[in-house]
Amino acid sequence: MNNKIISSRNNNIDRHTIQVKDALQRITKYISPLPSEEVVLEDAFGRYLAVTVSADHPLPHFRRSGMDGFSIRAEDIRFATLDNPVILKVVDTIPSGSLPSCAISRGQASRTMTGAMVPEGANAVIMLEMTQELVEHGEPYIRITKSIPAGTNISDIGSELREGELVLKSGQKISAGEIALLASFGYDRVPVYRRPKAAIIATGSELLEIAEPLVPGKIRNSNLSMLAAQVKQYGGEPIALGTASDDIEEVSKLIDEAFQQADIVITTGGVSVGDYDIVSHIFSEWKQSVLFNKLAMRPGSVTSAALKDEKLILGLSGNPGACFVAFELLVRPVLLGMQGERKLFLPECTAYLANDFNKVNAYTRYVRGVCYTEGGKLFARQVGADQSAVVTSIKDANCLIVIPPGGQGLKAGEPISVLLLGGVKC
Ligand SMILES: Nc1nc2c(c(=O)[nH]1)N[C@H]1C(S)=C(S)[C@@H](COP(=O)(O)OP(=O)(O)OC[C@H]3O[C@@H](n4cnc5c(N)ncnc54)[C@H](O)[C@@H]3O)O[C@H]1N2
Ligand code: MOO
Ligand SMILES: [Mg+2]
Repeated sequence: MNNKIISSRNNNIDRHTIQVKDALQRITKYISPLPSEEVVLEDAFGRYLAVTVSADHPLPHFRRSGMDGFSIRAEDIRFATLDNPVILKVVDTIPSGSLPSCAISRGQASRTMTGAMVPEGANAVIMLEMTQELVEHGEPYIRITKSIPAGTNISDIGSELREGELVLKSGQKISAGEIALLASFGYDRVPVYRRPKAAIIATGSELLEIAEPLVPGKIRNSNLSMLAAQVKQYGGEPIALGTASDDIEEVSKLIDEAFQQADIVITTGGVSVGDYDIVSHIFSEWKQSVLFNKLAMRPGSVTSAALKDEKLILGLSGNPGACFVAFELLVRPVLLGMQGERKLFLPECTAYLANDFNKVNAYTRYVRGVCYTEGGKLFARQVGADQSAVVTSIKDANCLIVIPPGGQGLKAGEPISVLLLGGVKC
C-alpha cells in the first residue's frame, strides 16, 4: 500500500461553500431520464412509467351493476310503498360476464348480478334484499315496496374515465393502484425507465471487509452496504466496486472503472482535508468539472460533486451519519430523476419540535429524527446521537429535522421544517 502524504496539496484545495439548494440546482441540471425498457406487469411494481397512458376505451366500457339485484325502470317503482307494492315481471337472468338476452320495458325486471351488464331500458338496479320473489302461474315476479332514484347501483359507461382521458403520466411511480390501472387498460408489458446503475466505491485504509475479524485501529466497512441499500431503495442498481485503500492510483483506477460501468458514481470517505483524504485530491484535479466541494450543511459539509464524461460523481463523507444524510439530500434526487420522477426532493412538512435544540451552527443542520403524531399534530424529535460519525441512530430516523443556521437555538414546541425519509408521507 502506498499512502503518500498529500496534506499540503489537500489544505491548499480551494473550497467554496455553497447552500444545499444551490448544490441541488447545479446537480439537477445534469439529470435526465435514462432510456426505457419493457417489463412484464408484475415486475413493474416500484418502477417508473416511461409512457403517458390515455384511456383507449371508457372505464367502465359497459353499464355495470354495482349490486346483486334486479335491473328495473325507476319510474315503474316511483310510488312503491308498503301499502302500495309494485309487482314486476322477471324476464331475464344476467350473470356477470354474460350479455342480457333482452331489453326491459315497462313493468319488467331482469335479475342482474354484481358486475353484469345492465340491460337496455333499465335505469336502476334494486338490491335483492329490497325485493320479494314470487311465482305466479309458473312465472317469476318481484314485489317492491320502496322507490329508488334512477341511476342507483349502476356504473355508467366512462363514469371513471372517459375515452381519451389521461390515465397515468410518464414518470409516475408504479404502485398497486397504477398496476390495477395498467392491467385494466391491457398493459401486460409496461415501458419503464431503466434503473440507474450506481457504482459505489468505499475508500479508507482503515476499512475491513464485513467478514473480517476486528483488529485494533480498523473498522468494518459499513458505508458500502448502506449506500447499496439506499441505491436500491430509490430504484437504482448498486454496483459495489469494493473498498480501496487511501491510495490515489488505486482509487483513480476504480473511479475510471466505475464510469465505464455505471450511470452515476458514488464514493465514500477521503473528502475532507486530512493527509490521506485522497478523494478531495482527485476531485481537485478535475477543476472545471467540479460542481461543488463544500456545502453549508451539517452533517455532510465535505460532500463534493463533479461531472465527468457527462456523468455525475458524488463524493460523500466517510462518516456514516454524514454519508447517509448526504445521500438522501443529494444522490436520491439524481436516481429518481434518471427514472423520470418529477418530484425529486424529499417531501417536506412542518412539525412541532419535541425537544430543545441549543447547539447553534453556522450551517443548516439536518438532524436525524422521528416524526410522530400526537393529538392530531405532527411532532419531530431527535433520535439518538446526531454526530456525523454515529452509525446507530440512522436506523431509527424517519425524517431529517432542518435546523436553520444562526439564531439562539430552538425551543420544544416551535414549528420546524422536516424532510421525510423512506417514503413517509404527510
Ligand atoms: N481538520 C479537519 N478535520 C475534519 C474536518 C474538517 O473540516 N477539518 N471535517 C470533519 C468532517 S465534518 C467530516 S464529515 C469528516 C469527513 O471525513 P472524510 O470524508 O474525509 O472521511 P474519512 O476521513 O475517510 O473518514 C471519516 C470517518 O469515517 C469512517 N469511515 C470511512 N469510511 C467508512 C466506511 N466505508 N464505513 C464506515 N466508516 C467509515 C472513518 O474511519 C473515519 O472515522 O472529516 C472530519 N475531519
Ligand atoms: O462534513 Mo461533516 O459531514 O459535517 O460531519
Ligand atoms: Mg478524512
